[in-house]
This record gives sequence, structure tokens and C-alpha cells, in this order.
Amino acid sequence: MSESIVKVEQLSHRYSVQWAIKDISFELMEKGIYGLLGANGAGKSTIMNIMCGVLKQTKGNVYIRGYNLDTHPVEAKKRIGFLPQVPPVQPELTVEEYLTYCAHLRMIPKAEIPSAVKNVMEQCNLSHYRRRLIKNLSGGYKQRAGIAQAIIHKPEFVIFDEPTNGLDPNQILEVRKLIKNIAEERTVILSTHILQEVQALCEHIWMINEGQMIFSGPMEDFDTYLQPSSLSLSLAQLPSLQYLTAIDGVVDATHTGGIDYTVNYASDSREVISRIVKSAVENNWELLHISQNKNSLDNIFAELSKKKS
Ligand SMILES: Nc1ncnc2c1ncn2[C@@H]1O[C@H](COP(=O)(O)OP(=O)(O)OP(=O)(O)O)[C@@H](O)[C@H]1O
Repeated sequence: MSESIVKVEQLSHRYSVQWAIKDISFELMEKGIYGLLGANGAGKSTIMNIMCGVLKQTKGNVYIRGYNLDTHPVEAKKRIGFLPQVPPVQPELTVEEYLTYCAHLRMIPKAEIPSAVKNVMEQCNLSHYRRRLIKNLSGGYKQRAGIAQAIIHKPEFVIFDEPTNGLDPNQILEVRKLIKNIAEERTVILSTHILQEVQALCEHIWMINEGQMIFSGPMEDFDTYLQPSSLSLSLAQLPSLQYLTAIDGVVDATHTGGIDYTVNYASDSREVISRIVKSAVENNWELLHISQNKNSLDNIFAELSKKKS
């Protein structure tokens, strides 16, 4: 049987009285990009910090390639790279000095350090700035330096906690590209509260809410929750709600004010839209506007949390 890359077993943690995370379990068998999605305060950083050995859990176990992080921390940590929410950079060092310092901390043999630093600067597109003080780098390049320290020792898996937080749109795209590139050689776990981020990058997703895992599965399965299930309509000739609810596929309808309605539907959206448009024409409701409402992250959390309880 093949050894899992990471195994998290019934992890629970409380900082004081309340549980920040409760009974979180998962196992990674294959390489890829795995997304940990949750709203602010859901418990993502707590899980990431425990998995990297930065925080000691109240209960449960973490195994890295079969090594228990508590009992064999050196063997386990050798295989982990970590970029915490705030990149652990040293503002007064140049990029090259900082990465050399990180290489020493990671116990890379002395003779191999210059080439390890050179390679990681090339991979993270930092070579050009190697003599620049980190405090003088832009946000995106500071983040690259943080990413470089996470992979300098060639770990088998890397954890990025909110890696695009605070970056501008261009920097976000660049950092995402770099993460994809890193994931070609190793397993990546990405923690984020941004739905588009997991959609853009991840093959597998875990969703946590209030410290509990409410979804775990491939992105395709999660996609079904992203499908919109309601429409906004504007009808100048205000039909009574019973005419709208009588349309095949419509579950319920509400008059939201003025000429506006919201319609929830349960079947294929194209068919429902086509039936509504047809009814509007046949009954002279004067359809002025029809659009699908995006399913928000809040709705998905609510739906999945309901399923779990
Ligand atoms: N050091 C701490 N002491 C006490 N409570 C804490 C501490 N760190 C986190 N918490 C609490 O634990 C819960 C989970 O926090 P955590 O930081 O893991 O969430 P998160 O999903 O990473 O959120 P964010 O994206 O805002 O960092 C929250 O209720 C938070 O207030």
C-alpha cells in the first residue's frame, strides 16, 4: 500500500474555552493543488499552523509521509514548506542574504547552499532583485521571497496560507502562476477565503465552516454547489405570483418591489428561462430584464452546513 503524503487524523484545537477546529480528518495520496476554503475565522490558519508544527494541537495527529509530527518532528518538518499568512521575511536583508539564511535554517549542506539559493531565485523570478533589501520590494516580490523560503529545501509538500492576500490584481495572477508551477513538482495546500482562488487553482477542495469540515471532494463535485438556482426578473405588467409559480421547474417566486421578482428554480436553468420568456410573451407581462443570480459563498456555506447537521 502506498504511504500517504499527509494524513490528518481527528484534529481538534481550542485556544481557550471554545473549539477553533473540531474533528478534522483528511488524507492526501496524490500530488496536486488542494484548497482549504473557509470564511475568516473558520479555522484555516489553525489547521495550517498545526500541520506545519508551529502550533501544538489539543487533540489528534498529523503524519507527514508516515512520520508523526509530534514524535518525529525533524523527519516530518524536512518534508514541509510553509508560507504563513504574514511572510516571514527579514526586511533588513537582501533577497540573497535572506534566502541564504533560510537555507542554513533548513539545514541544507553548506556546499549546496549557493546553488539552492540561485535555483530558487530563478524559479521565483527573483534573480534580478537578489541585491535589493527586502523592505524595498513591492508586495508581490516580497511574497515571492516568502514563497522562495518555503521551497528552498525542496519539500515534498508546501502549505500556502492566503498567499495572494493584499496583492493587486496583476500580482495575484503572477503569484497564482508561480504556485501552479511549484505544484508541478510537489503537493500544494492552499488556504484561502476566496472562492475564485480555489476555482482557478485547485483540483480538490475542503471547505470548513466554524471549525468543521463541511465538504471534501474534487472540484467537479463542488461545482454543483456553485450553480445558480435563482433568477431576477423585471416584468412591467406585474403578474400575480401564482402565474410564475405555475411555470414548470419554478419552486417559488417573490415580488421584491416595483417591477422586480426573484424566482427560485430546481431544474435546468436554460429550460426554466425559456419557459418564463415564453409565458411572458404569451401573457404580455412585458419582460424587461432576466438574469441568473450568482450563488454566493455565503449561500454555499449555508447549504453545505445544513447538509452536514
Ligand atoms: N491565538 C488565538 N487565541 C485565541 N483564539 C484564537 C487565536 N487564533 C485564532 N483564534 C480563534 O480561532 C478561530 C479560528 O481562527 P483561524 O485564524 O484559524 O481562522 P481562519 O479561517 O484562518 O481565519 P482568517 O482567515 O481570518 O485568519 C477564530 O474564532 C479565532 O478568533
